[in-house]
This record gives sequence, C-alpha cells and structure tokens, in this order.
Amino acid sequence: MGKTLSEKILAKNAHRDVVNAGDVVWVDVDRSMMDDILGPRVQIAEKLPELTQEIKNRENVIVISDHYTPPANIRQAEIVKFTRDWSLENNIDNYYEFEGPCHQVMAEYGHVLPGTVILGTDSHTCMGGALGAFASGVGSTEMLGILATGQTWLKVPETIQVRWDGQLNPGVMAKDISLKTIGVIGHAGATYKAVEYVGETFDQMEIEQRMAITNMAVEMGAKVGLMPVDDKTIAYLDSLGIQRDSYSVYHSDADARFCQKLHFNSAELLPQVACPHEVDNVTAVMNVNTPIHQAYLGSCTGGRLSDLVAAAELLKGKKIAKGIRLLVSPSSKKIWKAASDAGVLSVLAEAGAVILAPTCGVCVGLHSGLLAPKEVCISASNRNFIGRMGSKEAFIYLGSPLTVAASAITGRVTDPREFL
Ligand SMILES: CC(C)[C@H](C(=O)O)[C@@H](O)C(=O)O
Ligand code: SF4
Repeated sequence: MGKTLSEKILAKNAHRDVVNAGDVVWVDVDRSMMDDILGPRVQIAEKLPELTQEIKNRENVIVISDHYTPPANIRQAEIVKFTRDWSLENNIDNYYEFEGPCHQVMAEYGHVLPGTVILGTDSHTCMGGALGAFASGVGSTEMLGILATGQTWLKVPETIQVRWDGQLNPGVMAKDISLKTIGVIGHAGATYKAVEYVGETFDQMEIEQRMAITNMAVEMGAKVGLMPVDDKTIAYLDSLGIQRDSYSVYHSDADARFCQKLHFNSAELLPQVACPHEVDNVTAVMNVNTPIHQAYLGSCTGGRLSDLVAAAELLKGKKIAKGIRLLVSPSSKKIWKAASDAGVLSVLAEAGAVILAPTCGVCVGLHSGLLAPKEVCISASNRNFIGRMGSKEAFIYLGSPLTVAASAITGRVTDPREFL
C-alpha cells in the first residue's frame, strides 16, 4: 500500500522507514514560528527557563510581530516590545516586525520548504502546505516543548484528497475554490485530517493563489492543507534564492490510501461568498445582495500582489461607492513595495481605497479598521465569526479580492462578473 505525502514527511522526521495514519510519533520540527499574540508573552518567556537554559535548534526558531503592529495603543506597543526584547535576549536571529502577517513572512523569507515540518503558534500556519510542507498550528504549551527539545509528538493524520480539474472562468479566483471546498466539507469536516489538493486547476495556478487555499484548510478543522510540489513551486523557491539541495520533494503514491476523495470541476465554479457568521456558510455571490459599509483587501489570505493586481484591474478608472470604505493592507512589506512600484496602490487609491500598513490588525479586529454595530464588511480574509473584526453586532462576508473590489464599487455584495 502506497503512502501519502503527509505519511512520507512524518516518517522522515520520525526517522522511521514508514509511518501509517493513526500512528503517534515523535518528530523533529524543522521550523518553529511564534507570533506576537501567542508567542513569547504567553507562557514561553516565563516557563521556558524552568525547562531548559538552551533553546534547541535556535537557528530554526522564527519570531514575528504581526498582530499588534503597528501598535494601536500602549498595551499593544508593550507586547511588541516584549516580543522583540525576548527575541534579542534569546539570540533569535530570525525576528521580524512590521513586515506583515506571519505566514506570508515565513514564505517570503524562505522558512517554508517542501518536505519539512513547520509548526507555529497560529492556526493558519497550514498555509505553508502550498509549498509542500507539513505545516500546522500549535498552542504555546506545545511550542514550549518544541523549544526545549526540538521535537513534538503528532498523530499521523488520514488524508482527504480534494481534486479540482478544469479552468477557472473569468471573475473566479483561488479564494472561490477555498470557500466552495469549505462549504462542501464543513467547518469540522476535516478535523485532524490532512487535506491534499490536487488537479489540473492547481497545476495552472500561481503559488501566491495556491496559498489562499492551503491557508484556509484549518477552516475545515484540517491539521494541514498540502499541495504537491511542481515546477511552479521550485521556480518560486528559486526566486527566493533557496538552493534545491536544501529540501526534499515527496509526493503521495498513486495507491496511497485516502480516507475520502472529492472531485470538483472548476469550469462550473461561480464566485462564492461565506455569509455571517460561519466560514462554511457558503453560497454563490449572485444569491446575495447585501449593502456593505466596508470592503477589505488584505490578511494572509487575500492581500498578495496577484490579489491587489486583480482588484486594481477591476477598479481602474472607477470609484468606490459614496460612503463606502475600501481598506487595503498588503500581505507583507515586500508586497506593499512591489505593489507601490508597479503603480497598483495608486490605482487602488485613485478609486478611493485607503492603503494601510501590512498587518493582521483589520482581519482579527485588533486595530486599523474595526466595524461598528450593524456595519457590514466584505473581506478577502479567512474568518467571519461574531466579533471577528470589531463589534459583535457587525456582519462579515468573505469573498475573493475580485468580489471585494466589485462590492466596493456598487456598495453591496456583488458578483465581479458584472464588471467583466
Ligand atoms: C490570534 C491568533 C492566535 C489567531 C490564529 O491562531 O489564527 C489569529 O491569527 C486568527 O487569524 O484568528
Ligand atoms: S492575517 Fe488574519 S488570519 Fe492571518 S495570521 Fe493575521 S490575524 Fe490570523
């Protein structure tokens, strides 16, 4: 019986010839990531000295201040300073701040490699699966053990294979695939499973767009969301200056055992939207006509260069509706710069957008664009829970960057194909 991609990566890191779904194994952790909100300030700084005086594999530890940057109040500033000071005191060379959401920073700085195990104190760490890594979120307690030992225990997950074949139609993006898949599987339908995305739709899809899909695997309860490494993956890593001999490429065997297989046809996919207040409350955008107050392009899901370019192409020469706010937070400082150099930010600003710093702030309701009671936001991010972006009485719809842009023009949740 063949083995899945997850089983192969975990066997390597467990130093075993073979592992099987269901096995509980101790594995080496190749990269450990902590963000400011669940990193050093939560248990780590206090408890780690009780476990060890020496962080194991310090060179593989990455700390990123991204939720509270730029700080909106003194408490947030204190947390960022604490995270920075802890990283400096512990000689963490890989400390980043004001660079944007951690998962984009991890990818851009070459910390996510195929065939590696990456664990981070943030639930969307699974985004790294777009590069063929076994990447998953952990809590601070687990991170404590990883910093002390360089290892953790994992139950080898079963794998759900999700196949998308065919071409996406104009106006339809990777985010729509993400939402449709989540709507079908459900917010708990993949609990503790690996979800492996395969099919010709992904073969044709740029890495940035693939990330919008693996990023949201956790919204189905998945442990990891993976895509096979291909030429596009290798070209992306080459562009970061990553040496090909610094990583190993694995693929699921043709006769690997999958606990479930789903097959979709991209040619039938319409723009999708997740309606309040659950990520799996998904329907076609054409079925929704809700007036909005705010539109948001950003987060680790929907603020990459290709997202901003797509939105700018639709907004070029147009203006957002009167009384609507379009907030744009590029997913990283590098993307901010690239979008600025390419004139994309000025197109968005000319349409009426406000360009923000690269940050988690808007997405998770910490700063930079909170919602008042009864306000409605269409967002390119990944969660729409009650209170997610501010008031518990606000409403959040999740859509693709094109849906966000179209909605900003009309002032209601709008199918972007209306503008094609
Ligand atoms: C607050 C943080 C720990 C959380 C996560 O783990 O995902 C946040 O990034 C989110 O998107 O909800
Ligand atoms: S951008 Fe949003 S989803 Fe991504 S890590 Fe930050 S808060 Fe979480």
